[in-house]
Amino acid sequence: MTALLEFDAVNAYYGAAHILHGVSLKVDEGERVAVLGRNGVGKTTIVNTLLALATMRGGAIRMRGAALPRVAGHTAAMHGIAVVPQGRKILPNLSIEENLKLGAALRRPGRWDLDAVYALFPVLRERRHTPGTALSGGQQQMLAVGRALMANPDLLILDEPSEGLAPVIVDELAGVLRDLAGTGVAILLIEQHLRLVRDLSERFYVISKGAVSATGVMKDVDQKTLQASIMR
Ligand SMILES: Nc1ncnc2c1ncn2[C@@H]1O[C@H](COP(=O)(O)OP(=O)(O)OP(=O)(O)O)[C@@H](O)[C@H]1O
Repeated sequence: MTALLEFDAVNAYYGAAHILHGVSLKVDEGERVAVLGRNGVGKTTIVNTLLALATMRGGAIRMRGAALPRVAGHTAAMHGIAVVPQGRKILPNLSIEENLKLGAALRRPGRWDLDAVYALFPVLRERRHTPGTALSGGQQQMLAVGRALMANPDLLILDEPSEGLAPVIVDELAGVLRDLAGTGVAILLIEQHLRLVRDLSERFYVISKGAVSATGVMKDVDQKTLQASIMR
């Protein structure tokens, strides 16, 4: 089967700094995959390479088997990829609804529009005219996910969505992401905490020092082993 997204022996750099060393990973259509690893091992650089924010020298990135032109964040949507960036990047001077509409700027046809996002996150509808930054951390994360969905992506990439959220909010987010996965969108979840990925992701890759150090099927690995391979 041709993967939806494939990294094939990707090497990536910031200037002269060699960050990713031959990273290979794939996400199939509708699949939920986790990329795990400690701070600073190169997880965000995987996204940045896709978005042409890091320089790729060697290797290939393919979408449904075709070389993916490395695309700026806003045009990634045209290729069916939406990114929920680390730190959420909610625009402070815009209302919730304006933030959501921004996600639709280059939208493809599909099920996600304002009404669908508001149905998923009713609190966003209630507060649609307030500035995005007036929301709690968990609500801002919902806004960031909603904004990404407005593009109707085939692949949703979330970079450390649980960062700064209370455990109960992380569990709520996990529920939403599980529901989303049921709609057929593939999810690549970048995390350093297992709480969110354990029962959401089907497969995982562990990154250490810019390379894949372990990979497997989530249900076949126990939590202790997985945690140990992240800390190694
Ligand atoms: N713009 C940049 N220029 C140079 N080096 C960078 C740049 N951004 C990140 N790095 C370095 O690249 C390495 C990988 O960083 P990256 O952000 O991919 O890690 P990460 O696994 O996502 O960690 P975190 O959880 O802290 O985001 C780190 O050593 C970091 O200091």
